Amino acid sequence: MQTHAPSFHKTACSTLKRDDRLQLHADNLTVERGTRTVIANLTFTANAGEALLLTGPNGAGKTTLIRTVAGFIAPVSGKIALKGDVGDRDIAELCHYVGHLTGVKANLTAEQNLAFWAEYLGGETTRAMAERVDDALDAFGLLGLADYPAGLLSAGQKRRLGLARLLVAERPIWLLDEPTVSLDAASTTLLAGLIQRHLANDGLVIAATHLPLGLEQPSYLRLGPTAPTVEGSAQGAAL
Ligand SMILES: Nc1ncnc2c1ncn2[C@@H]1O[C@H](COP(=O)(O)OP(=O)(O)OP(=O)(O)O)[C@@H](O)[C@H]1O
Repeated sequence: MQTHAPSFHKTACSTLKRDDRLQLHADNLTVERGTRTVIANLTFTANAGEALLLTGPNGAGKTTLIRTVAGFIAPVSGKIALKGDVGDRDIAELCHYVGHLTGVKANLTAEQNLAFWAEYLGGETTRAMAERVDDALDAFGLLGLADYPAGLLSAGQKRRLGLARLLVAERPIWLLDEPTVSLDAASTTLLAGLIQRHLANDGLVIAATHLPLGLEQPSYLRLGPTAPTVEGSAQGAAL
């Protein structure tokens, strides 16, 4: 996969014209899993600086929607478009996806795991890879476990390691599927702070969650067996 450091992060927010700011627009999305239509005719917009939280009961389609936005599932109809200062990069090059499975490689140490992600996702950056890895370990309280085999970490430590990849490569779109699962209260607060910082830097976050993440003024898109609750610019139905 070709990777680039997004120019988004190299440009001071205040110098970005309104039209240059990142926007993700999903238009009339219909998505099937197996033989079932899980999402039907869903339209929504997510903007730079905003967190859109996907809520709804088990099976409502939150993971399906996040994986569709990430490009892992092709919608049956409808499309997802990016606007703003993204050049010719597609969403795969602009997003971090942290899913249910932490993506942690058990036979590598915590540090090696992040070095892998830094190299895989990295592209150009103003900071050396080792520095990014150390800073990410530090931010998630994992410096003392840097040389520990990741397979031996606790569930919450593994989750923190999976999330630490958000910090080893700068990408404007964070797609997070139940990011607080297994996290203790302190780690949940820490994650909320990192998300707020990302939003303040004109990042865009879409997160599936059953719990409030402790964010300031998120937008909500509730998926469910009936038409989703519309807040802001979302409309359509998840079946
Ligand atoms: N690979 C698959 N093949 C067929 N059906 C699937 C597949 N993955 C998910 N589904 C179905 O799609 C529907 C939506 O699942 P999804 O995982 O998106 O829900 P969710 O809202 O994230 O649920 P939860 O809150 O339990 O995580 C469910 O009915 C599920 O059974």
